[in-house]
Amino acid sequence: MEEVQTRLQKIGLDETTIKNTLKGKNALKSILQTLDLVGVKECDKKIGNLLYEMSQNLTEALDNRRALLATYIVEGKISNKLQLEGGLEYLRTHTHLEQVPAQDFDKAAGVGIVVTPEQIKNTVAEFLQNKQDLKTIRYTYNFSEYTKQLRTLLPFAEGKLLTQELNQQIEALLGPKTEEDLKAAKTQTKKPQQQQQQLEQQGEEEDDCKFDISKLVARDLATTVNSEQLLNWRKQNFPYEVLTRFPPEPNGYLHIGHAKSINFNFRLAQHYKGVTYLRFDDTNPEKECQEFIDNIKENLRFLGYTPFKTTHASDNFGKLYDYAVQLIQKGKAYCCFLSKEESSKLRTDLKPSPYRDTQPAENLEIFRKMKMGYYKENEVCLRAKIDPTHPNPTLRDPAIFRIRFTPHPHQGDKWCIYPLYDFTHCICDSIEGITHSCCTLEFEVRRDLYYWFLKELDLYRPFVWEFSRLNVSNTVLSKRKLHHLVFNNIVDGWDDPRILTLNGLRRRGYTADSINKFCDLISVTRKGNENFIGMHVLESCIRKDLDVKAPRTMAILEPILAIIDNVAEDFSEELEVAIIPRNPQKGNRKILLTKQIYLDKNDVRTEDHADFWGVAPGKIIGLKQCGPFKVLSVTANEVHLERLGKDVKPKGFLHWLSVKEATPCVVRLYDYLFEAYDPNELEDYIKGINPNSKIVCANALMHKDLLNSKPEDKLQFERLGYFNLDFDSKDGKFIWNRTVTLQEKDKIKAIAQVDGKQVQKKDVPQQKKDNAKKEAKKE
Ligand SMILES: NC(=O)CC[C@H](N)C(=O)O
Repeated sequence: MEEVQTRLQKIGLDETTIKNTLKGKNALKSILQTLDLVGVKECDKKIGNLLYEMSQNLTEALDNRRALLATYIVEGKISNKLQLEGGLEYLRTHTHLEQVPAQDFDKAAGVGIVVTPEQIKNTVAEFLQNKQDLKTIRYTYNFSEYTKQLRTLLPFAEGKLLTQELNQQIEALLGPKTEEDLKAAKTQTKKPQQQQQQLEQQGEEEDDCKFDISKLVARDLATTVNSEQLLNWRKQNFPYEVLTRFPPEPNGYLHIGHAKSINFNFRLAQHYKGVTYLRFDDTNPEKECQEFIDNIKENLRFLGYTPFKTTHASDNFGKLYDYAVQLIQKGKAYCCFLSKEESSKLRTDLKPSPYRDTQPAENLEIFRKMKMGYYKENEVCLRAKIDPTHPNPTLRDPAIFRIRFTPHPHQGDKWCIYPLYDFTHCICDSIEGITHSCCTLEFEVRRDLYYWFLKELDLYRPFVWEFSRLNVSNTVLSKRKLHHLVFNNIVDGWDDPRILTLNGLRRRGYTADSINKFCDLISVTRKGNENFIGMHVLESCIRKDLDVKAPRTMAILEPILAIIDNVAEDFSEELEVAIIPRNPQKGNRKILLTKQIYLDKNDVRTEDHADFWGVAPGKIIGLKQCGPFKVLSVTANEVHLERLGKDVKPKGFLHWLSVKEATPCVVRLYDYLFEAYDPNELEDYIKGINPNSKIVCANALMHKDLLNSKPEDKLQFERLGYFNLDFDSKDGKFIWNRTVTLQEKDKIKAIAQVDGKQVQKKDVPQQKKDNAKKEAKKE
């Protein structure tokens, strides 16, 4: 390890980076691989850091580009982060190329471009000369739009220098801000009352938002730039400078990854006093249904976000049809009668469709007939006429409308042709005036297509920004895998508390606060492909939240009777204890100590053991809230105790319930669904399943005070963890789901604690221990 550390020091990495790298297996492997590849033993700090940055951003798909990037860095052709990002983005969108054309790559990475302060000065001056209205609008000009446009002119200039220069020149031009200017700036930020109210509802006060629009930088800003005319159109129609959307397709349940996107979109807009739409991306009626639409709305409510508006892509089907007609008229779309197999073969062979040259008039006629239901499904589709040989497959004449005789959940049977995602998404973003269209990195390859449509149709262009997709350890999040788990009954439905769907999390007992906090904590970045987070991070969020919210009480998972021999038959003592010790305002609760009580079998052994501090013959034990006891005898079904004076100090305190106050309940103990830290890395992820992920204690007991509990009530059973009352609790049946153990380290104990089955510590699978250790260390 020391040797590795020295290697990293020699390339100039700072101590924190080195420390973090040594912790992560993959991070370390990647940088060492890069260094070996280019044979670098020692180098300048700048180069070392770039090599490091590059190595951390290499996804599997880009592994074969490592040598190329490393060489460019070592040779100084790529000498800053911006260039690296440019190069990486080019490679990410061109993974299909066997050979990377040097000319294109150099352009993307800005090789050989050095932007001097002089150049920046001149470019800004020229740029401002063209802003004729600046003298009239003065300081109300759109700063972010200006810098965005400038960046396209000088993509490799350092951003800070660029904005500095811009500010200086503007001040030189307009003079310092007058009182009028300050007033104008104030009225500009004043927003309609409705929006203000909404922001208040969303709890604006806690705006420690890390979302900074200037960090959302993409490479090809040229495509994002709008003409003055389009900007004016947007300005006239939308009073919000920042408008984002959360656009799920209603074809499944939302999961924690969607929560990340929801938080990002809503908070980004809130931070800039803008608003967010919920848009159903409902273009595929075969997979969508009302159940999912309702569920998505319900989940947003649960998380505490209120969309400013709820829209449906399908409400724009008419407009989308008209835009398709426009493309046909321009000769930029054609009707294609090839079968799916035929066209996919042509696309692979980079050959054009024989229908490519059909004249607009004929295409229009066919398209009209498609809409009338004249053709069968898959007999014909409408394609964009872009470039059948394009290196980016999404640009090889993609289909944009297809025939489906399936009624639509939102539109009924109005349509038998449906637009496809790529065509729909950009146009809906545009006509809704969305300013920032944020999506996960898998959509990066589709960005060129997004802008192609908007350019051809001369529509307003939102700024597209991709972020890495969330992945959490010991679980899976892909729709396909979740589907498999649900439909093969490996879990109990979409709201099984072991999966990270929002319904599952909620049923497990996760609060909206804890989920939002988690999203905040992990933040949003564009690094790598995936944002891989240990499950312990999520768990620590709910622990912190429930620690201050959950009332304390006791339950017994597997009861065994205990009799206190040295008290009278009718003995009873009322004990008063805090409901939430950290929060005395919540008051006290009363519990009764009686001659007969229940203990948990798991705490009881007929024979003592050196490392055991529970109930065994001859031992001194403590009972929570009521002091020390001596264990007189233990049989399989009964324990005899003697109450001792308070001056004896037992090693630990056990939970218990008076026979007079105990009432039956069911307790479900959940653990990670996957034993494997990253099941996605396994050849067959199902092999990573944890066979003990759900343990049902059917004969458990709870305190009778809980008979009034309602589903979703949360509490702490002392020593056992935090619990949530399951939705299935009715007709006097109470089912408590364990949300999380009290401490990370309890997880190992928890498995050893499988009620009467007496699973010993040595039975805990080794890998699990390793994982838990790994996790505990990280925390
Ligand atoms: N651009 C995007 O954000 C993609 C949204 C798409 N409807 C999805 O649910 O994945």
